[in-house]
Amino acid sequence: MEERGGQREGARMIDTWINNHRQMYDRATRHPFVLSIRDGSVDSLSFKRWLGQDYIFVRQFVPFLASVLLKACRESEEQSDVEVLLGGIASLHDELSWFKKEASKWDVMLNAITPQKANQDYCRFLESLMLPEVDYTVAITAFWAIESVYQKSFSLCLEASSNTPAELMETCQRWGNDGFGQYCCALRGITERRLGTASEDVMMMAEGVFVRVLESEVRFWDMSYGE
Ligand SMILES: Cc1ncc(CN)c(N)n1
Repeated sequence: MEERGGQREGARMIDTWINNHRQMYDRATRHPFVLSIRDGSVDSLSFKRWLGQDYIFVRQFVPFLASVLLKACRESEEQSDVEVLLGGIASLHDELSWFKKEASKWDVMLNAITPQKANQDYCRFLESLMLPEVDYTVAITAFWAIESVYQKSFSLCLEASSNTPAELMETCQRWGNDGFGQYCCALRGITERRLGTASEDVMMMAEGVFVRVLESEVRFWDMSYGE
């Protein structure tokens, strides 16, 4: 039963973090840029800026996800964690192809784009989480938070009441769809389980990266407004 308690305790911990950081959480998951896609008022320049920067981010996300997989192989007590993470790596292959197709649709020259400061800072943060001394629990918490912010954000644009332009629907469906939602739930389940048996230090570090992800996502969305 202790294990069960662990999972429930981990779930309560995440709910507490979200409540304690509600304002930052809402700024990350209901950002004006995303709300402008949802209400159809987004201008194409902002969308193209976001698209180009996100391509650069996803390129850096690949080694980060590989590092989380390696930590899972070395530290996880649950074999199924590796299977969940492998699913994520497989979908990144398809995601990079999608970015190239979407970029050509919008005349965005992906190889001519330079990362803006918020993107550079976010990628440096991901690099720091790849270090071997960073605990698997801390890394999986960051990974779940990163994926969950996009899933919650873009699912807003798929709601019945949304006015998302047809040409942006594919982008919103990529991260807002139910399948990605279930994947984020699986990542949250892993995170809860690991938090349930984590030391006080690891719990504190995990909360720290949760907040740092929220801050990074807000700055990332802000980039769509230009430097
Ligand atoms: C900035 C950011 N955060 C999250 C995701 C979803 N992997 C993304 N593509 N870009």
